Amino acid sequence: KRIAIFASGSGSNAEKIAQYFADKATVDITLIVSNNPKAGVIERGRRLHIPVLLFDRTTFYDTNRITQILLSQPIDLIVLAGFMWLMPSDLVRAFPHKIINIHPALLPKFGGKGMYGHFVHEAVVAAGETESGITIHYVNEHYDEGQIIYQAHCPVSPTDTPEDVAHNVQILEHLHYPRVVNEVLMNDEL
Ligand SMILES: N[C@@H]1O[C@H](COP(=O)(O)O)[C@@H](O)[C@H]1O
Repeated sequence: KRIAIFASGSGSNAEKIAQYFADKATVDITLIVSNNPKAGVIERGRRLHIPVLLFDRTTFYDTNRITQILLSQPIDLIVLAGFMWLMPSDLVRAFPHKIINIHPALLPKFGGKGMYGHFVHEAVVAAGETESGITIHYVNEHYDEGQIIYQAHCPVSPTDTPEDVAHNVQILEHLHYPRVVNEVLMNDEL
């Protein structure tokens, strides 16, 4: 099976996923795709010997180049890990039920456009939530709306700062995302 990981930022989840599958001969992280020339994931890709493709907005949205490249591999599963752009509709159509994402909160709350990174954790603390967590879901053409595959929870205490919540949520991401990617891949729907 072949996986492509999309990331716009540091890439810590991309690295955890690559490490998880490093000793699994049946699964290959074939590509890392980014839209940010300064993304930390680029250096991680180099270190892990995974080819990295950079896209600008025009090539990503005004051509079907990304869809053609992924179909030509062929990629079995597209894994979003901190990728900030909406998926082009032709890509969503070409990969039905084959694109998943992780969101650092318990959807459907604290999701949608503009709800990413520290903004999410600030909103969770500001709302006085007593718990947060992660949501892994299928991707459609709308932010954070696809069918939920898995959620994990962590408590939020009244003294927690957004940074504390971000730290606890990242522990859940690194613990569960690789395992759930593997389960989705092994799920006989694919
Ligand atoms: N969608 C969100 O973007 C962040 C990516 O972090 P990293 O994998 O680049 O460290 C994670 O918090 C993920 O839930």
